[in-house]
Amino acid sequence: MSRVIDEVQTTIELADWSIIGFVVRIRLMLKKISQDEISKEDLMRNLEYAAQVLETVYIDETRRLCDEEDELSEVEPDAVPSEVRDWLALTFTRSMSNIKRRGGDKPKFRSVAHAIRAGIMVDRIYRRMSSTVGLHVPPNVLLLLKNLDDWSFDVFSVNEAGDGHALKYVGYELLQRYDLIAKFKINTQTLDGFLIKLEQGYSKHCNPYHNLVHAADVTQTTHHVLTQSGLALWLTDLEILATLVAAMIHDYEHTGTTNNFHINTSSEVALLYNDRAVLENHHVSAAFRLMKDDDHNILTSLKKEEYRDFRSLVIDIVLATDMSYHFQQIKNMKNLLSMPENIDKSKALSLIVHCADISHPAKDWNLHFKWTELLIEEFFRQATFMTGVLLQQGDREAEMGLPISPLCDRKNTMVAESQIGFIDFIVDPSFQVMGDMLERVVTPLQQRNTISEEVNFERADKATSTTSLTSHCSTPSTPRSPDSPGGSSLALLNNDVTA
Ligand SMILES: Nc1nc2c(ncn2[C@@H]2O[C@@H]3COP(=O)(O)O[C@H]3[C@H]2O)c(=O)[nH]1
Ligand SMILES: [Mg+2]
Ligand SMILES: [Zn+2]
Repeated sequence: MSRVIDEVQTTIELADWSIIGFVVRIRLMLKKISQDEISKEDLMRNLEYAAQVLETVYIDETRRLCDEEDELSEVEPDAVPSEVRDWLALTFTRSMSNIKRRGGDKPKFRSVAHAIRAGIMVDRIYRRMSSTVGLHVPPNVLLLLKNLDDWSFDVFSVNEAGDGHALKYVGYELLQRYDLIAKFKINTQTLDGFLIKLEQGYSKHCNPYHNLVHAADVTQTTHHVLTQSGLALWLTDLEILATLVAAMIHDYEHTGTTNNFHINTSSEVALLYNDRAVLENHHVSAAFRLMKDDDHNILTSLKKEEYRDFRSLVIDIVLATDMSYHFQQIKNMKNLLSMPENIDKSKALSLIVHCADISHPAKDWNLHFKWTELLIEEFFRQATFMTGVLLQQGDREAEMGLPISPLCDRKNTMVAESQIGFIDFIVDPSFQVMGDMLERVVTPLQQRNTISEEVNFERADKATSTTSLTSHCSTPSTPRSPDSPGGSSLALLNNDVTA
């Protein structure tokens, strides 16, 4: 009998000191037993009650510990110095903080492990909170962002619902989905500031086409290709971050005029960049200048080499959006594909962003029609760098005695014919080559995965089977790479790239 009561006492002590009333009752019983003042019925009734209370406490406690177990399973208590262990045990375990330790007893390993886990959980919660504070996404925008993986995602609706902030919401949502905000410890307020500044830069010249909606569109399309093809599996987190940021900034502070216009008018930027990839050099240079500013620097956690690699990839991708490089780029990629060597990542990613940049003719008719109207409108009107006066590029060219650029002459433009030419000679061949490139890169990954899955299947190793995807994105369509840190299965790969 006394052994049972002892056990009950011990369990209560470990379970929860707040059930003090219950303990008083047990103590009373103990006293009565020692004085032979308790009947067998009374004792049984009290023990029954005690069992019920303990059951409830046990279930609650186990559930709490299991939750922590799931959340914090990778913590290694041994890696923590004993002083820190003590402090954590005192600060974060319920039992250790409320119950005085018996004379010089060391905290039990389990308690310390839970304490450390709790400490890490608090840190994670804090980090999660600090990275979500400051960016409110309106509910109707959230609803539209559910379609973010779609080929014909309606970016115009997001812009409308988001009060003209399509780039901010799409950019933020994508970085969040790939978990890049946490991985690169990006402060949300800095990210918010950076995205707002990008939007302001895109709005500087009030362009009908080259504005923040186009930037959001190209970023979302890039994401679609990366994930739906499975190419994201081939990339590191840093490469994904660089590709998405490159897409976001690829037309930053676009003047609404072509490179040729800049060159022909000897504009400031044409002089600065010696007539080579004039606008593209400006987009990438101005964006990096922006990121040097503390309030907009989303790259603070990058190590020196990481920053160097990131910068190099972003520069490559943005400079490759220069349309005068288009035929060379396609030819280079075709050559690469005809050789057995591995495909260069920078070239592959540049081609994807370039294709995303000219992708609207491959999307739903309504979207394509809208983009075409906006582009034609932009070709017709122009705010110049030189005078700041709002004039049409074609009109201004005529006024300056320059040859009028193709498509900029209001009187002579044949929209349908020129669009067919653009689709047949530019868009279609680009997508063909991108499809070949994706197949070349993704197929070996798929094959490798099939083999490893067969091995897994033979071993009946369910833990790493096809259903246990650790994803770069939270969506099921976005598996992650075994080559990248924490990568896993490739089973959900498909080649549904260009719709
Ligand atoms: N003619 C034509 N050009 C386009 C169309 N869509 C995009 N472009 C061009 O392709 C370029 C890709 O890079 P930019 O976005 O800087 O500028 C874009 C336009 O100049 C289109 O539908 N028709
Ligand atoms: Mg451009
Ligand atoms: Zn563009």
